Amino acid sequence: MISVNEAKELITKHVSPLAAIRVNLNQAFGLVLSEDINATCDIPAFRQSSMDGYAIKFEEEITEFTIVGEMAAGSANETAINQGEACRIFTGAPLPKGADTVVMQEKVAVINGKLIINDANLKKGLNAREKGSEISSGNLAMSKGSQLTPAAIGFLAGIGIDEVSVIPQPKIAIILTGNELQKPGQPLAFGQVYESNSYALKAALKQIGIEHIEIFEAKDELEILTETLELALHKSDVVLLTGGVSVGDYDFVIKAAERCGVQQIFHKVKQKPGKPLYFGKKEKQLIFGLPGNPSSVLSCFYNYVLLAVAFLTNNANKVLQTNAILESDYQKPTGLTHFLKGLYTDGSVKPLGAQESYKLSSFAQANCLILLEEDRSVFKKGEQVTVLILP
Ligand SMILES: Nc1nc2c(c(=O)[nH]1)N[C@H]1C(S)=C(S)[C@@H](COP(=O)(O)OP(=O)(O)OC[C@H]3O[C@@H](n4cnc5c(N)ncnc54)[C@H](O)[C@@H]3O)O[C@H]1N2
Ligand code: MOO
Repeated sequence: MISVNEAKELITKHVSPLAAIRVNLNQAFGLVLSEDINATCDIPAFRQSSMDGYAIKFEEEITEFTIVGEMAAGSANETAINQGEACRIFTGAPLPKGADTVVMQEKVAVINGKLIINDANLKKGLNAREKGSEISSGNLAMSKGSQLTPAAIGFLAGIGIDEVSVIPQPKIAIILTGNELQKPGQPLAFGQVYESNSYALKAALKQIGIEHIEIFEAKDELEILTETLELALHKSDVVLLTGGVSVGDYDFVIKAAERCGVQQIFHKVKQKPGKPLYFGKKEKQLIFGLPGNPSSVLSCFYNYVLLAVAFLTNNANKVLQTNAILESDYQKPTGLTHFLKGLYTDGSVKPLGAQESYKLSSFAQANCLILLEEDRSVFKKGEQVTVLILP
């Protein structure tokens, strides 16, 4: 069995970014750029007013101007003014030729077609945005590796870009194993359990922006599971299996993966929950065998699947790890790293009850996982522990 850190290192070593694709900017939110983007024109594309007022050619001594025309935003007529002349202008409109300054309309009086300026702070260039002052043609707008936040998308649209090359989100298949599973909403026969893993996983994937999710169900039979895994591998970048990864007579995930030509990277991690976790690779596709207990599934998702997706998408958007002060004593045997469901507030963390891996009630209240190291047993109130903040 390997340690938690060894498992994470193996994921880091074996996962590389997906091939880039070109998408419309409207499809690019949250993705990472796989190209440098240079501006193809100056922005603003012309000298532009930032206020409603009057455009003038600034002269130290002159405070009275003759109004000769008007420029509104979108105005296409290229007018010009001379010394001593002013042009009515509105925010976003091009300055007329010869103008270099805009006086706010609050700082003037207009008497008989004459503009009288009363602005002690007026200086040359005031309220005029220079051509290319946001970015000039040919200059780097955003570099490869940047994440496309709403502001980044707006910025690129604002410089005229409508298509970008990005690393896509992976396509995910979830395979549910287990003859005992029953859909929520249906009556529960003796021996059945409600299927909850696909619900939790779908929500967790949606939370990180993954939309392409396909669910498969497989009975506990090696042939059926092998066929299902084969199909899922054809259709996705990552396959998440839940259940069937332990040592029981009906646990066929390891054998089915072998039959599908998946290379095992690791099986079993010194951790609780999620000890029988499996990770394998077939060419560039990733296969996670998540131990079936609902809390093990989510704990492994946040610790390992999220990490793998971060590498696949070239995105640093991983689970945030930080330190916190433990609010109560906690004891565990040595030998396994424990991930406790916890509540993190203002630098302190409280372990919740119901830590067993078949229970989700405390996970449903938790906002973090508390990492208690493998080789330690006694954790005292007031000491510093590592926590993984959940997305
Ligand atoms: N002899 C041993 N037995 C077990 C060991 C071991 O080391 N030696 N490890 C235990 C640990 S730890 C875990 S975790 C489980 C993991 O087992 P599997 O991955 O094979 O999972 P299953 O046996 O198929 O299911 C476990 C549990 O989860 C329920 N389940 C499964 N799928 C779903 C679902 N989609 N929604 C809700 N609940 C689900 C299933 O009914 C079982 O109750 O193995 C231990 N055994
Ligand atoms: O590792 Mo299992 O998930 O503790 O029950």
